[in-house]
Amino acid sequence: MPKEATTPMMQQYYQIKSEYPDAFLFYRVGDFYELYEDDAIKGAQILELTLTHRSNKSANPIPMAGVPHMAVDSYINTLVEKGYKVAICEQLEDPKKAKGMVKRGIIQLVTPGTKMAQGPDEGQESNYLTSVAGGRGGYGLAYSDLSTGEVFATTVPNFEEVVNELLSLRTKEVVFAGEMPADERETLEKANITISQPAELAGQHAEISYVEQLLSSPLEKKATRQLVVYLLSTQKRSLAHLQVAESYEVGQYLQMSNTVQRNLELTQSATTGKKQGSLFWVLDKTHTAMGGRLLKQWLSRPLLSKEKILARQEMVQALIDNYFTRENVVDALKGVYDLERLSGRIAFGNVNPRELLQLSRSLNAVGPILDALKESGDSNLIAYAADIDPQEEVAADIQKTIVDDPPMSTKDGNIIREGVDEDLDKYRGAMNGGKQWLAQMEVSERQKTGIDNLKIGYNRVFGYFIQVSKGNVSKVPQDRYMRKQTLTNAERYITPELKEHENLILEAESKSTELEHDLFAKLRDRIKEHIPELQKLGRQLAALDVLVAFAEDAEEKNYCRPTFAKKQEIDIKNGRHPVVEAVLEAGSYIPNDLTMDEDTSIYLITGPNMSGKSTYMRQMALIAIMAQVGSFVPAEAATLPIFDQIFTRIGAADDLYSGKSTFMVEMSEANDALQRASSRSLILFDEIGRGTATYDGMALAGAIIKYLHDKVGAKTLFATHYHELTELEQTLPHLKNIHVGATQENGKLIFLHKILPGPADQSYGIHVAKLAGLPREVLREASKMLKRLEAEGASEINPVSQQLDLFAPAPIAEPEPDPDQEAKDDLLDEISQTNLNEMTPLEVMQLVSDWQKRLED
Ligand SMILES: Nc1ncnc2c1ncn2[C@@H]1O[C@H](COP(=O)(O)OP(=O)(O)OP(=O)(O)O)[C@@H](O)[C@H]1O
Repeated sequence: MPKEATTPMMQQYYQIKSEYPDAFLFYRVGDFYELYEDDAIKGAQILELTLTHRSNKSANPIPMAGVPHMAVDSYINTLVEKGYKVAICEQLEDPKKAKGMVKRGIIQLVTPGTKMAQGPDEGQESNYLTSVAGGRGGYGLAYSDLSTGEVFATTVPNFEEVVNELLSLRTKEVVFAGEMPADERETLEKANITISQPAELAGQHAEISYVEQLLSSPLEKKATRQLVVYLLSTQKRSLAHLQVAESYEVGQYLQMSNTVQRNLELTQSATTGKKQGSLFWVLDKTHTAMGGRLLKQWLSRPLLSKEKILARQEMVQALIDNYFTRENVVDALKGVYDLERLSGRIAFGNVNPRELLQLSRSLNAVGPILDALKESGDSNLIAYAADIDPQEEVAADIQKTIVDDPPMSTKDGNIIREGVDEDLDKYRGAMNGGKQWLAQMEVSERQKTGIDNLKIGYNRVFGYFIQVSKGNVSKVPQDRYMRKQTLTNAERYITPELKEHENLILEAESKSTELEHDLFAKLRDRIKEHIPELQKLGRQLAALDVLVAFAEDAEEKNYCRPTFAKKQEIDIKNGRHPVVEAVLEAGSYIPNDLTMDEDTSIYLITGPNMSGKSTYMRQMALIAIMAQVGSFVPAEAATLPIFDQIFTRIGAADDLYSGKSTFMVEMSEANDALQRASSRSLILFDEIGRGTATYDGMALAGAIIKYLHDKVGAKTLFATHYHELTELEQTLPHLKNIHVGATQENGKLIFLHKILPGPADQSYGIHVAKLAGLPREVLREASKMLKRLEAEGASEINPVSQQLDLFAPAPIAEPEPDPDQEAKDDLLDEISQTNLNEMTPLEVMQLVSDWQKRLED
């Protein structure tokens, strides 16, 4: 509670602060925002501000820190980036006109999930605020990027999936009421996701019914309402740019968990977290920020509908075939600004005159795009153009109203063209007339006084003045001039006549800037009416931008158009890894085929370390993903099934968020695949079992392979160093061995990076260690030990084959009879033979309880 609410201002402060206990309160005082008490202490530390005190005289001075209002954005940004919230408290009336205490109030609560992009670097980033509502049937999820107003909604069955979605979306803030399971809460906190309570809001709000109009699921509606209410109550203004929520089913897209997306480095490198090194980096030839964001979205949600994929492919093909059309479209797209975010700023009320000009220029670029598409003669391109409305009236309205080179600010005038408004022209006439009068006065005063360097000037404090240099002061007519200010080299004077004209000029000026401000706001409101159309146009241009990028990629990087097989078969001719290819010297990537007929589900891949096993596996997944987003793929030819899900266990990329051990992560990822994959899925398993003792690991790997083979049937690439597993080919008909070739020349290992049939003949580990430069002594010792082990392995029973025999049809030895086991087997028989249909629920309960007793005995 307030230590010292002695002054009315501090009383007001404490009152407001009590409503925002979990936010930094930026309290506007004149040209500064001030922070007090704990906010000041903590804020000073984080923002590197000087900590001072209010009213030092008191025994308990209040800690205080301040930031200039001009620079406030960057301070707010820093705090919000760190996961804090900032409540901006403004003076709500002109302090000069206020009677008593200036009225203040919170105009916006900036939170991690509602922070809007600042710099141009953030153009390709989306910042999603996600709202989660639980209920019968799982969880409704709704999320929105406030800067673009897009809203999506979906339903997931359990909280684990909620977390997966939150991580995939890279949400910074989640709005959730109720108890969150402790594990999940911890995961979110580790991922730096702010958890916020839902807000409350009185009154009717058109945004809510508008956004939720197409939703049918009660859970999604609940989540969406909670989302919109939170946005309205933090932003404290109408949000006309919020779009109608688009509901989707997670199963509508190729499903990949957040970990899979990270492992495959779809939008960011797993090691650096940057764009460079990702698939997005290779494919992103988009020319607008909207296109970049959409491409990212597409990559994390590849399609399942063949029809939709083919529609995108058709467009890409058309844009490849019509080179000049594409060039013209690209030229025009370069002039298109971020329509989605401009629409957001218009709705938000913080758009500036220059941005409105950017909008009109963007709209002017649409005409040439449509012309280019229509002139191509291609039916797909023509159809695409036919659906686009270039919003010419909006462009015309802006150009008619705003001058060619307006300032950023709406407060200083010079925004509105001549001829737009009669009153404005009148005020401007008066201002110009007044200024001409001043110029004449300057000339005539020089003549009258004989002072050649007499000047008329202006400053904010004294208004207009006559300036005379020190040397000429004796010539000043004392009866007419009144001295106002003394400078080192000059004196400044005023006359009644001058002040009279000053009043006229200043009045005209202030009226004119006020009017310009109004006219600008009116223009903004007129455009606001068109926001849904502008947003639609933005989406259409973004999609075109991505499709053009795909066409450029295809042509430049020699990608081919994949076809989709009805059966579960893969036939890739000379496939390449798009990212590895891009970083290697041109032409040095060795392409590889991947042919898997309907009857083969597992490729067991062996080969030395560093030979290219991981690359080959990832290549498969990336080609599948590219194909399902509608892009062409890095291969000479490719026929693919449409995969429903992708699972991976690749390398040793630890789960950064969960805090689980490497082996635990490995097993949970394997489990995920075993439990959820279907025969239409793709699984990449790289060295499963490596994280534990050899035999343990090998046994697990073997068992997993057998399960996948017998029960799942998903297309699986399984790389392993357990050479012994290659024997499985003899017992598992749907499994085939392949290996990555390597040869030795003069004791040196040469990687061929070529996939060949059959198992690898040896494992070359020591050679790779040599490449890595390990001391010769270690290498010699390892070679000796290897020889010894190999010799022993040949003479004794090979424990590995023993392990593998666990999966062989017949056991090697009769096990000893075990009375316990026999009792259990009896019980199992009984369970399987019980006919539930003939029993009442009570009887079933009785029976189960009997079984439990027998088990305990
Ligand atoms: N097809 C290829 N053509 C050219 N270079 C390749 C090819 N495949 C892989 N490489 C190169 O070899 C390096 C190692 O490949 P990769 O990581 O796939 O090997 P690996 O067999 O999985 O190794 P490990 O078993 O140690 O994980 C890659 O970084 C890449 O530079």
